[in-house]
Amino acid sequence: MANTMQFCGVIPKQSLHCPTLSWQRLEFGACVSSSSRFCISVKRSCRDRGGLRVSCEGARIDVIERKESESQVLGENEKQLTCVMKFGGSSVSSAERMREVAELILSFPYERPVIVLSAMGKTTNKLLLAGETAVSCGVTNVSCIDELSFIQELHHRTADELGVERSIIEYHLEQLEQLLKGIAMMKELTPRTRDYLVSFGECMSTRLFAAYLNKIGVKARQYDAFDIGFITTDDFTNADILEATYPAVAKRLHGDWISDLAIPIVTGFLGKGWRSCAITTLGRGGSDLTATTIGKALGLREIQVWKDVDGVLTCDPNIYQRAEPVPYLTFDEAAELAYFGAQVLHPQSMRPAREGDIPVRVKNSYNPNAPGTLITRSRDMTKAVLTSIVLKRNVTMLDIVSTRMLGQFGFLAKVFSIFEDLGISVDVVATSEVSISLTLDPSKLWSRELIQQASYLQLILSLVTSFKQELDHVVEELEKIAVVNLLQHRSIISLIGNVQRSSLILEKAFHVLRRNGVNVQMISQGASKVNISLIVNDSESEQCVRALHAAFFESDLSNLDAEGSPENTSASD
Ligand SMILES: Nc1ncnc2c1ncn2[C@@H]1O[C@H](COP(=O)(O)OP(=O)(O)O)[C@@H](O)[C@H]1O
Ligand SMILES: N[C@@H](CC(=O)OP(=O)(O)O)C(=O)O
Repeated sequence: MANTMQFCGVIPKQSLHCPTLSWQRLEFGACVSSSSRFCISVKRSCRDRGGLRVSCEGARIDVIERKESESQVLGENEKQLTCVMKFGGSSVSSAERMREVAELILSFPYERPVIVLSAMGKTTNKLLLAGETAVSCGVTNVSCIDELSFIQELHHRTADELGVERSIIEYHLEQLEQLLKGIAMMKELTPRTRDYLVSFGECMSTRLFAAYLNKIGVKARQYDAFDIGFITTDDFTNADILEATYPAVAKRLHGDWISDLAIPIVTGFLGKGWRSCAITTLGRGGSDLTATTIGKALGLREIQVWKDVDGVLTCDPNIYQRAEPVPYLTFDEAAELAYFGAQVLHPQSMRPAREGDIPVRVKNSYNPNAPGTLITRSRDMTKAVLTSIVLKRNVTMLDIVSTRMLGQFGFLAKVFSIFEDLGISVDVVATSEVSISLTLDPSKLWSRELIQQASYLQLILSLVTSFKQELDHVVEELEKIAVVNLLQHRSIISLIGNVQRSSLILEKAFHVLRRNGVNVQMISQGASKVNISLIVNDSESEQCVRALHAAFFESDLSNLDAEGSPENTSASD
């Protein structure tokens, strides 16, 4: 009943004896009442006739007095927020992009979305670099830090071009400069300060965007995630969201929405440590996780993550330009893909979506008509072989060999307790009677992207040094119980797909790798049954991905089923 409003209420005790309720001044579509409750749907045309009243013989009950606010005249269903739309840094990198994103949101008039935004463009990286520079540049030179000037200029220009007041972000820009002076004074940048530092990016992008929506007549309200119930562990730079977040966020966002219909614009990536009460971050790319957390908290119909690519692709387009969008994925496939290094999704982001069984749609904000990727609990796997190829570079592999392992119990437990004690996470594991091979998670190095950029030498050196120290420590501990061989500069190539067809996948993959002269150093098939991992040298890894992509996605797999491996399987871009 599109043209009706619904009202529900409690009938006061003194009226319970009424044999019938009589409805005055209303044209109503349907009425349901029990001894103490009623529910009516009223034709919309009634809404202009003043207060709505329900009366019965004994008493007159004011059900609802008409107020001017639109929220009062919408039906219950119309009051619900429907979806979450997350826009990453690439989607909101300039005033022009913000305008396009606003248009995009308004092009879905039937949606009542919660919007999650990341920092503009590369602001997070710039903030980190500004912090690193501040450590050694001296307090008097802070105002001249290039990255600070860049951030000030970008946000001022964006405010001007959007036609909103600079004052919206001025306080944050001043605070940012103060913080950098503090870092310069202390000559140190702790993880806690680092999180506070990067939070300025999301705090400013959301304020600018909300102000712009309000300026064009679309009511919007800005929220800092750390103020609305995003409660996390105190693991600065990589915090986990705690359960208490879900009811707290739902209460705040839903409560505000029903009392005043303003589109919520929420900072991605940020939370509040439950002990420290300080600002935390959810790990790089963490706004995806903010979006899925809100989706689960509010039980929304869909979570949309808007990127700068046509969805999740068959491999990283930076490695191979012929990568194609994957139309459907399961939560398990997407989680595995993200965990094994596909930058397109945050590794933890699928968890809330899977728990809430809420579909996630990955779309391109630069090309909204492209269908994107739909991620759901299950999908038709009958025709699926390989879904995507993921590369994780710069991985360290350990071969741990002990003849004492033969027939012994507890050896594996001893090895893994060493990793537990040192707080190091292990990615891929394979064991034989006398040896364990495993790879270590390189994500301890805070930002892969920063590490790849040689100009950020100082930051790289400090990260690499701390990682090396950790490795030395691991080897020292393991050598007490076994012979340890440390192999660096390795890559994990993860083949995500239908592991029910693992023999076919392996046959084809090994055929391709042999033709390319690549020797696989370790292989593992995860219990999740969607991933086969191969370890190769870093120097060969990109060539392997291109060749595998050509073989699996650019040649006809049906002839492989029938007659073995196809001939033309090597690829170049
Ligand atoms: N398998 C993949 N599918 C899609 N994009 C990928 C994949 N692997 C790596 N990427 C990279 O991820 C980028 C999108 O992720 P991200 O930078 O986090 O987006 P945003 O900042 O918009 O959230 C793409 O531009 C692409 O270069
Ligand atoms: N701004 C943060 C959080 C984030 O999610 O960013 P993006 O959505 O642009 O990947 C980062 O750069 O890590």
